[in-house]
Amino acid sequence: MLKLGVPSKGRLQEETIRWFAARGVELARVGGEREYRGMVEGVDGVELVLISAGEIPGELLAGRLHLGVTGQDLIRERLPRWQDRVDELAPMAFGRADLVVAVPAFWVDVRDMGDLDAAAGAFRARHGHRLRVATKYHHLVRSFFEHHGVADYQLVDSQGATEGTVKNLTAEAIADITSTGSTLRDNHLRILDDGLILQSEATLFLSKAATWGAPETAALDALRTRLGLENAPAE
Ligand SMILES: Nc1ncnc2c1ncn2[C@@H]1O[C@H](COP(=O)(O)OP(=O)(O)OP(=O)(O)O)[C@@H](O)[C@H]1O
Ligand SMILES: O=P(O)(O)OC[C@H]1O[C@H](OP(=O)(O)OP(=O)(O)O)[C@H](O)[C@@H]1O
Repeated sequence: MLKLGVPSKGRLQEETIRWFAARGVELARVGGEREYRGMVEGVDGVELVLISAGEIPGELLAGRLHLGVTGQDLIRERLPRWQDRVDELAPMAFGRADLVVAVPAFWVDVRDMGDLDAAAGAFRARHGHRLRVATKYHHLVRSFFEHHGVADYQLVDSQGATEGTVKNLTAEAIADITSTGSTLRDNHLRILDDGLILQSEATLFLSKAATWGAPETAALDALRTRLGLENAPAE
């Protein structure tokens, strides 16, 4: 069977179900609300696996899922050399969010990453420790800062309510996902002019590590036809 992983809850779940339904593929939970098994109607040979969006990258990497729906940000953060591990079969035009670097709005002299670099040096001289950047996107943030030549900082892990870390004095800057911008605004933070790390959207990914035997390949072909993805890259 071809295993298709879709978010079991959270913001991506409903829109994923709607996206497949709009293309004639019904994803349905088997049993009750808390049962994480499902059925795929409309294509033979596909088994539905309901799992958190954050776990789907790891399952694709391990080859336990053949296909999975999750955010591009989560794939890029969690899979080193992600292009070698998965193919992007279809961007889905929802779950859109930007991963950005933001600083306190009152830091009027810090407009871009170059200014942040200068501020980080001054911060260390004054406070005796490095400027702290709170995020859960450790890999993406490290490589973005490196790309901009900013080294004099430290990452602080924040798995939620990241924008609050500045007010709570556990960080001086943050890197997090924003969509409407209201959380940043409410917490008096401003995005740096060149602080866009990544634009993300929900995407249907294909695992290169999964076993692609004849039944799975046939199911993939049928699913692609149904979804109108015949021209997507081959696995
Ligand atoms: N406003 C937003 N805030 C956070 N993530 C968003 C937003 N809009 C879209 N996303 C995307 O949604 C995905 C995360 O979804 P969600 O928070 O439901 O998953 P999760 O991290 O697995 O959650 P949980 O751990 O609660 O299951 C990410 O790819 C993220 O880019
Ligand atoms: O730009 P906005 O529309 O305001 O959305 C951005 C916020 O939404 C997410 O938080 P989430 O709701 O996932 O809670 P979290 O802080 O626990 O991650 C994200 O981490 C931001 O905090």
